[in-house]
Amino acid sequence: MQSASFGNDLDVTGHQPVMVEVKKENVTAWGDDHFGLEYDSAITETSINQACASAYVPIDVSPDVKPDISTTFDDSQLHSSFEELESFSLPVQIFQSVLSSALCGACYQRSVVVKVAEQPIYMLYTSSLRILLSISQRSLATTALRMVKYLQQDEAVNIDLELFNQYKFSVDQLMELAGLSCATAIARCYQTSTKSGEVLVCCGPGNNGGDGLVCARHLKLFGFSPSLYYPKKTEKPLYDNLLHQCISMDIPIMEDAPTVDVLNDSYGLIVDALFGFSFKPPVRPLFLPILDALQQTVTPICSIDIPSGWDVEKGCPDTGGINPEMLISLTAPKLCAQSFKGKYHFLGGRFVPPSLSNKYNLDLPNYPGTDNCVRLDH
Ligand SMILES: NC(=O)C1=CN([C@@H]2O[C@H](COP(=O)(O)OP(=O)(O)OC[C@H]3O[C@@H](n4cnc5c(N)ncnc54)[C@H](OP(=O)(O)O)[C@@H]3O)[C@@H](O)[C@H]2O)[C@@H](O)CC1
Ligand SMILES: [K+]
Repeated sequence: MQSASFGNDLDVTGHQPVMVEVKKENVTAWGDDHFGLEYDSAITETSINQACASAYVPIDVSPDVKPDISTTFDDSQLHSSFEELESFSLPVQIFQSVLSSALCGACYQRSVVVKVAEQPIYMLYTSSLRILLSISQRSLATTALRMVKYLQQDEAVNIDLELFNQYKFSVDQLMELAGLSCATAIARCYQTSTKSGEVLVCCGPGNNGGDGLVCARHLKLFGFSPSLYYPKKTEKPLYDNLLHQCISMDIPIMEDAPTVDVLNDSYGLIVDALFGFSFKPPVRPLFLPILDALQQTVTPICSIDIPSGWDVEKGCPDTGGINPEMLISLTAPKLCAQSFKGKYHFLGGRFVPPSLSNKYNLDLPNYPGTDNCVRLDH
């Protein structure tokens, strides 16, 4: 992190910008099938680069070329860009998406200027494939990312009901989108080729479990080797069909609760789709062995929507409680997500109509481009 001025030519606002340089050594590839790049949060000190975490630039990065601000971002470029975008005044909460989209679009434009809440944010992209960002107020970005609303349990239930009753979505539709977004987020964080490709998906009896069944199927299509643990099958056509699809795709089903040793030795990742926002503690006996094993395992856990066994609002119980490495909140994070301390927090379930989002003041971050999941700051 360095402070720098763009020089007199760019000093149109009187702000002394802070410049963040994204360095090659801090950029990691997403995976074989992605030509994109992910910016590791380790490179950053502030949320500004967290905002980049879900952005990717569909090109390679040259390690050698030092960007030259004065030649790549001259006065005429600034003014044409600035005038073009001057009326483009954005609510702070959509900053993340703007930043991401601008980065993605940056290979076609040499410079982008975005105003957020009347504060200009300069973004500069050099043809030497290095990226520089500068913002006039770093705190704005931090605020933007913290504005996502955390839902109470009854709000999550009510939104769910409205989606079905007022908006006439079917469960199958939303579950497919939710499960697909979970598989996508997982594929962004874990490799298929190593042990993490062996994934145990633990499914509960409700819709959270249904998300898990969908996720398992998509993980298989993405090149992972998922297995299922599904101790309380729900006798409904939706679940019968989802299970049938998994079986038809040669996804094995484990009958007995796995021991900690099995979790540690045989799997690189565990997907926790046991309970979602309708969970009411305490955990009933059938699920105690698996939750016990999940508490003790060293294999990373990815929880869908809620870390199972956690109170939907209060978070991890005082004793016990699983400690997921990844959390994929669906629709909007629930209050318990505020105490999530793991490495990756994603938002998935990109299906909320804007009118519903407005009604509940969800302040959802915009998803970059056509992505179905977005990484959140935490
Ligand atoms: N619109 C959205 O946002 C969308 C949400 N989606 C997903 O739906 C999830 C919510 O699903 P949900 O409402 O079906 O409930 P969920 O949390 O899976 O669990 C209920 C089951 O668990 C059981 N159970 C409860 N407590 C228990 C205990 N202590 N110990 C043992 N069992 C217990 C309970 O049993 P019951 O009390 O009925 O006997 C019931 O069978 C949500 O988190 C998200 O993942 C997406 O699919 C699509 C769109
Ligand atoms: K869960």
